[in-house]
Amino acid sequence: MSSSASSLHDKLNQLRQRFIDQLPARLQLTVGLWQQSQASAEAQARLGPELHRFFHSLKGTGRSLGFERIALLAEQGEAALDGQAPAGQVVEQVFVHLAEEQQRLQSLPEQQRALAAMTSVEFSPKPVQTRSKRQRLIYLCDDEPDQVSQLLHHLRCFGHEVVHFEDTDTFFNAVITRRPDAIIMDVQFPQGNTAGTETLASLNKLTGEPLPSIVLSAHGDFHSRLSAVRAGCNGYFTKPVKPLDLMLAVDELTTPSDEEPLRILIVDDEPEVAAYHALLLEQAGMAVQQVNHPADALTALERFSPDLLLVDVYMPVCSGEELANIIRQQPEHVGLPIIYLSSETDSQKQLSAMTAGVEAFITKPVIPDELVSAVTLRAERLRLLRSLMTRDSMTGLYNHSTTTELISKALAQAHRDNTEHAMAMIDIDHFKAVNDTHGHLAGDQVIITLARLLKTRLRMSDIIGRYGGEEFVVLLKGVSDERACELIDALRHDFAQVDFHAGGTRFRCTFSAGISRFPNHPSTESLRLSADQALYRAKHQGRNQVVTSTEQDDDGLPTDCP
Ligand SMILES: Nc1nc2c(ncn2[C@@H]2O[C@H](COP(=O)(O)OP(=O)(O)OP(=O)(O)O)[C@@H](O)[C@H]2O)c(=O)[nH]1
Repeated sequence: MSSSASSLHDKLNQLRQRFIDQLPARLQLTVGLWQQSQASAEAQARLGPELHRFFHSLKGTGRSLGFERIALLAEQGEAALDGQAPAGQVVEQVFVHLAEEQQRLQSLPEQQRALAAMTSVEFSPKPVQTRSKRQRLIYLCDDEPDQVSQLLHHLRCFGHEVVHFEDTDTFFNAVITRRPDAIIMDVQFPQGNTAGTETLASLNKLTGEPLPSIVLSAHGDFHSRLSAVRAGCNGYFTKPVKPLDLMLAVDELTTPSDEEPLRILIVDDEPEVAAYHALLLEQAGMAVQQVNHPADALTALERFSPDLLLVDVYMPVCSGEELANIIRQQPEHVGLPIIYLSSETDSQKQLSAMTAGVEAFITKPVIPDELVSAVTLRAERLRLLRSLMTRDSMTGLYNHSTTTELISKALAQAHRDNTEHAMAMIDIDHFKAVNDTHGHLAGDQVIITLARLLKTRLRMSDIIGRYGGEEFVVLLKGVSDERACELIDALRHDFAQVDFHAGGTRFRCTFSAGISRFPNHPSTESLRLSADQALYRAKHQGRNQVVTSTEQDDDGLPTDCP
């Protein structure tokens, strides 16, 4: 079993243990209620729902945690209360059997309990998707000095760590020692015309796990391409290679999804069941928050902003259906996917529950993989919709309104935390001339490249937005304006070294930037205005430079970046 799977089982066993430990107290309480309920018809009517709830939730939790006998006994108790059997005798027997079962489980050695858990709850362990850094480790294996220096330059401009190898043997040994995120491999070496692809093929055979790789070849014929495909390569470039195209292909191949883990809110009055479902979803890489009281759901929705809500149908105070209706009354949550969880197997009742605009109904005990895929499918759909509304389609950066909104939120937080931030307004120089000379498509390529450069070089926590046509805004969190100036100036320098190609000509572009500082400018608007003034000055002074707006110069006299 993998370590993540074993840690899931460890956590699951802790949940099971807690459930068994707490069962005697719950039983004692319920037996007390039962005895009170026997005193009169009025007491029976008053306490009946609570007794019913006890059996119902015991059935659900017992089944979810793999205690099938407890679940069956609870089911008998529930049926007796529903009038399907002579209640008195059955319920009392159920209490006795439950107590016996609890004692039996408690007396089992820990390992045996763990074993029982493993057979009752099966799942496919999935790798936890951790957000990786945007900078990637690239191995470049090529013995042509001119090409190598060009490629190294471009790859490093985009912040990648690049290790260069001149021969396939050293490269081979390096991959075995430290796996890169991607490989760029020349095909031809002194020892053979296909030595590069052969090396990749033997590596893949040895490791059993092909690494993302791109091949550079002097030949574009069918057989050369076939040898690359057979070596498991993902890309094929014929020489002379345009470094920017290759760079973008590497980026495409290695950039991890930008997305935060899917955020799931679970509302279930049974803490163990909620914790169990949370464990399964967390194991699949999702961020999960649990709420045990329906009344807390609205606050949690506000604070956690989930991509999906998983609601237990049967809860005291308010049913899952009622909660779904309350949520749907609020315009901002109308599109939020809701999945019901219930031990209800009657399809008519399921259908009626679905009328509250609920997306799906999952029966407890859940099959872990089914739960994960049902949640993933629906939460990702909402993510996609949200992304269409908040992102610029050409660059994938935040659009104007979302950028402003996110910056305002970040500033409100910074006010509370007393932290400093810096804002940079970035504008491509003479962009109209780029379009006019090289065409609109080449212009788009420049915009996309700058967006990618910003994304790969800045931190994931920074807010990066496309503000207008060729204008970008960045909120660099927790950095001084001096540091922001250094960072943006390094980007400016590297962007100016990128070669663009259009219609047989090669050209380069530059940008100008203005920096302002929070809290000197406490609102989004004043921060933007100040950065804009500094940008104006950068343009005015000849472009291709970064100017920062300092405190004493805020009256319109920003200073140049050193
Ligand atoms: N290719 C392309 N061009 C765009 C896009 N959005 C805006 N533009 C063009 O960007 C140009 C911006 O030009 P200006 O604002 O005059 O400024 P500039 O030529 O960059 O000059 P300075 O900013 O003064 O250095 C306009 O010609 C717009 O048509 C886009 O998405 N793609």
